[in-house]
Amino acid sequence: MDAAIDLTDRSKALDLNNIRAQLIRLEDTITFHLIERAQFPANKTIYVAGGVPIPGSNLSLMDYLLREQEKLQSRVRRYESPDEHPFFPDALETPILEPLQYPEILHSNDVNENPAIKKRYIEEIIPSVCRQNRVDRGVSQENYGSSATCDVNLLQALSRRIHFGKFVAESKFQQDPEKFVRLIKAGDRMGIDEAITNSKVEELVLKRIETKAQTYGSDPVLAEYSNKVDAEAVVKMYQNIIIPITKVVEVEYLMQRLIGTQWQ
Ligand SMILES: O=C(O)C(=O)C[C@]1(C(=O)O)C=C[C@@H](O)C=C1
Repeated sequence: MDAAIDLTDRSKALDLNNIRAQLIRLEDTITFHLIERAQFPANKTIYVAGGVPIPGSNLSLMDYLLREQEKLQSRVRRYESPDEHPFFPDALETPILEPLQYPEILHSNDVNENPAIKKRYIEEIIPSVCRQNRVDRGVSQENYGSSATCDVNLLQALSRRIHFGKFVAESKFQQDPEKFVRLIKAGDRMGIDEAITNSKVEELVLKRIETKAQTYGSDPVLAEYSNKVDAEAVVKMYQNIIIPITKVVEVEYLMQRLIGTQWQ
């Protein structure tokens, strides 16, 4: 039940129960990374290009770390996997490992919502979970490197969670191709959005994430080390950012679903 989703097995990868189990697992990852990030102040400087001087680069410190991380991880095939999407596609290198054979699970598409994820992360998520620092330059406890390291982990987990929407969408498409073909052909994004929405599941996701943020943020022994992350902010992040962008991924994936098929 709790194993990672098997993307080499088409029927398992498109079983909605398996996909939702994976989304639930990623809630844990996201909550723990948020707890890590919330130890440090917002440190806005690390998101500004040139804010922290980097020899030979004019990227922000976070972008620099994210880009270098993606470059490195591309060498061990991270971005060959259909559930992974780079923030810096131009940085990717040829893997040093032999390619894995993934079966065709998803329809070919170029949906990548990472620019929106990163923007909302910096502008909304960070200010909602991290305390603001009054002066964030020259302070010895600035923790720029640690903060940016947490940011990379969080952005990668958020991106993975949100782009799992492609598997959800493919699974839903296969459950009722006729309905989706009609909506897609009509270019009816709102209709597609309605068709992929399951309000009951969304409610459950929000309830569960609130409990997780409260529980994982509490020390089991020492009450004074509790409230490590603002549970309300985590719920809002899911409600206003994660679920809505997951739905954008689902809709945009489906808009490309008929290209090159018998339905086109
Ligand atoms: O589980 C689904 O059916 C999804 O489409 C995923 C998700 C989510 O992001 O959690 C998104 C839309 C649905 O309304 C419910 C949940």
